[in-house]
This record gives sequence, C-alpha cells and structure tokens, in this order.
Amino acid sequence: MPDVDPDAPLLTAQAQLSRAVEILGYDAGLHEVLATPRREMRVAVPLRRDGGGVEVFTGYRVQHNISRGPGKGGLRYAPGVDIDEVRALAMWMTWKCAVVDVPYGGAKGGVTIDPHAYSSAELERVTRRYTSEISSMIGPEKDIMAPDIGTDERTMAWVMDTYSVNRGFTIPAVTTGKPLAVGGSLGRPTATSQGVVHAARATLADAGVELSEVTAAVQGFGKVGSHATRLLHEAGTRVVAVSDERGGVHRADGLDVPALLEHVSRTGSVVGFGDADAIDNAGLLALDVDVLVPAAVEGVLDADSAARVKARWVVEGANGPTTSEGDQVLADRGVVVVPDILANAGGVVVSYFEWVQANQAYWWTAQEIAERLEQRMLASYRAVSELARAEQVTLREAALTIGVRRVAEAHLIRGLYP
Ligand SMILES: NC(=O)C1=CN([C@@H]2O[C@H](COP(=O)(O)OP(=O)(O)OC[C@H]3O[C@@H](n4cnc5c(N)ncnc54)[C@H](OP(=O)(O)O)[C@@H]3O)[C@@H](O)[C@H]2O)C=CC1
Ligand SMILES: O=C(O)CCC(=O)C(=O)O
Repeated sequence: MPDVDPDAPLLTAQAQLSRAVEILGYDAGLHEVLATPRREMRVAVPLRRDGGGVEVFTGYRVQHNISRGPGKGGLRYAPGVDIDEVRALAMWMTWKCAVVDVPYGGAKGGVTIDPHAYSSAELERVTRRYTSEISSMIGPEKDIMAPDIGTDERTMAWVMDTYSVNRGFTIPAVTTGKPLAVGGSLGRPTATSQGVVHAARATLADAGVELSEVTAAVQGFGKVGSHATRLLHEAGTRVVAVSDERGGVHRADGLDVPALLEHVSRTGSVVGFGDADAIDNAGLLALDVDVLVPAAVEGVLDADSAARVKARWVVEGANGPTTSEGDQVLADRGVVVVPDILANAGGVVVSYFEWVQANQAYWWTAQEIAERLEQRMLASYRAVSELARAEQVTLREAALTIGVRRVAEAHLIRGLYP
C-alpha cells in the first residue's frame, strides 16, 4: 500500500463532500458526479533561463464542476503544487461560488515552481507558455483565472495579454484580479481580506462581541493576510501576531500595524520587525488570542495543532487550512470555525464583479463594489449560520450543505445526472 497522507488537501476536500452528501441524503451516483473533476489538463512548461539553459515545469488546470457556469479560480505558483492539490482547490471553488451564489463552477490552476527563485522576466515567460498550453480550456465563457499563492495582478495581465494576442483582440474578462489599467476592478486587491473581516465581524456579532473588543493573530502576510491585518487593525482589533513563511512576530500589547506594513514593504518579510518578539508559525497558531486567521497554506490546523488552539474563533482566510481531524478537534473543543468557502469568498465575489464590468465595459465606483461585497458576504453568512443553528451542525457543514445542494440542483435540473 502506498503511504497516503491523511492531511492531504484532496482527502480533506473529499471527506467534506462525503459529510455534505450524508447530510443531504444523496445516493452514491450523485456523490460520484459531485466528486469527479469535469476536466483536467496537465502541461509541460519549458523555460529558457535568463543566463541560458532550460528547465521544464509542470502546469495544471482543473475544472472541477461547470454545471452552474464557467469554471472560476486562481492560479498558484508554488514548489509543492501537484495535481491532487489543484483538484482539492478546484473542488473548494465549486462549493464557494455556490455558497455566495455567483454564477460559476469551480476551477484552479497551478505550476510547480518556486516563484521566489526566478526573475520577473522568467516568470513572465513561464506564465505566457502556461497560458498558451491551456488556452483551449480557458476563456470568459469557459474558465476565468485569478491570482492565488505566488501570483499577482501582473501575472493576470500576462495571462490576459497572451490569451488576447492569440485571438487578435483584447479580452479582459478571461482573467480577474488584473491591474486597473487593463480592466481590473476597484476593490479586488483587498476583497478577500475585506470578506474575511466581514465574516469575522458577523460571527463575533452572533456572540454579542465586536471586532474592537478582541485580539487576533494572522498567519500568512501575503495578499490576503497583510490586508486582513490592516483591516482588522482599522476596525479596532488588537492584532498581536503575524507571520510569513520565514517566521513571525508577536507583541502582546498589539503590533504597530502601519509600522509593520512599512517594514514589510522595505524588507519583504515580517521577520525582524522591531518592538516585537520572534515567534514561529506553530507558536502563532497556539497563541492566547480571541480570533485566529490562518491565511497561508493548507493543512496547518491538524489534530495536534488544533488541540493547542486557544482562540475562540478561527476565520479561514486560506483555502483548506484545517484538516478533517483538526476540524473535529476544534468542534469538540467548542471553537467556532468560519470555513474557507465562506470566509475567503470576498475575492471571488469581487472577481465576479470584475468579470461583469469587463463584459459590459462599464465600471462601477469603489462604493458600489464595497456595498455589494458587504451585502453578499453578510447574506451568505446569515444563510449559513441560520442553517447551522437549525440543523445543529457546524458552520462548515452548513456552508458545504448549501454549496453542494446548489450544485447538485443544477445537475439535476440540467439533466446531466442520468
Ligand atoms: N488571493 C486571493 O484572492 C485568495 C487567496 N485565498 C487563499 O489565501 C491563502 C493565501 O493566498 P495569498 O495571500 O493570495 O498568497 P500570497 O502568495 O500572496 O501569500 C502567501 C503568504 O503565506 C506565507 N506562507 C507560505 N507558506 C507558508 C507556511 N508554510 N507557513 C506560514 N506562512 C506561509 C507566504 O510567506 P512568504 O511571502 O514568506 O513566502 C506569504 O506571506 C491561500 O490559501 C489562497 O488559496 C483564498 C481566496 C482568495
Ligand atoms: O477570485 C477568484 O476568481 C478566485 C480566487 C481564488 O482562487 C479563491 O477564492 O480561492
């Protein structure tokens, strides 16, 4: 028997689906339809290095489900990317888009590359080659990409440009999370983090607590974690610890967040920030705080680390930060977990707004975007929390039930399920 890591993201995603199917009482056939990725592509991505020589990377795009609309989901550049991770991330996108009721299926892409180890020119060549290789699979009406770990708005501009030049005209709606200059949306860079803060505010309110009364720790200081830290600080939360891949910093009285952001923009890491103590990622997860925001990678809250969590609320900025065993431990200990497919859905909500704006070639104001994002996040949170209360299930089980049911309904109504 090959070794199977019980914390592998795909096993977590499959176990979550099985639980939703059990709650919904679906049969084995429908379960299989919902579990099976609709389309997958694996491509070779050769790169000529700046200094000569060639390396070949592997790229993937998975469309897990397209029954409610085109595939939608990010593109990840990380050394650990493999097909099963991309499958898990694509499946989570399917339920996420359904929970916040945007008219998409779920997709995800990835290239097995450490983006820190390559120049910007090299990453541009990798992105253009990857896009060309998968271009038959993507498009505004087929599958729309966005940034994820290791990619950013510049990456999305390269994808959009490569796709467009091959068709002979500009097609902004093939990606979201683009720079404003090429059809991006106001509010998209902060949307995921803003959604995390809306979700945190809503779940605290259920317990009669306000953001200004609590302490928080944030793991991951990239596109999601850094803005979440700033927005929590602006909402009056005392953020006492943050981390990135290299380590973290902790100050019990609360970090000076504007000074921290300035330090990171100067040095590229939270590590070494003055007036704070060093802390490692495991230590951060176990801090005595009210709110914990994992906003880095999958699987950090497994059975062991979940047993050490002291926070009362975990708001998942990352996709899949909690394993199935970790989830059970947190539930048994009464920790409220706002699940990824709800808590970090602000990004895909504003991506949807960006796609709508690009399709109409008509741009909304920052206020319109902020209001519509808040409305959709709060309505989605309410639907999930009411179901959780009514059925006596966790917020994750309730969110999965809503998402999976909407996707299954689309299959059944379309007649795709024999
Ligand atoms: N971007 C978006 O709109 C959305 C992202 N997400 C999810 O949020 C998470 C973060 O994504 P995003 O912020 O975009 O990615 P980024 O690449 O912008 O940032 C990732 C951050 O996580 C840190 N990190 C990486 N590995 C570890 C580790 N093992 N332990 C601690 N920190 C680590 C990185 O540190 P370093 O810089 O040192 O490498 C960096 O600070 C992912 O799970 C992603 O799927 C979910 C919804 C939308
Ligand atoms: O903005 C999007 O389209 C999707 C972002 C993403 O990859 C995610 O929500 O995990």
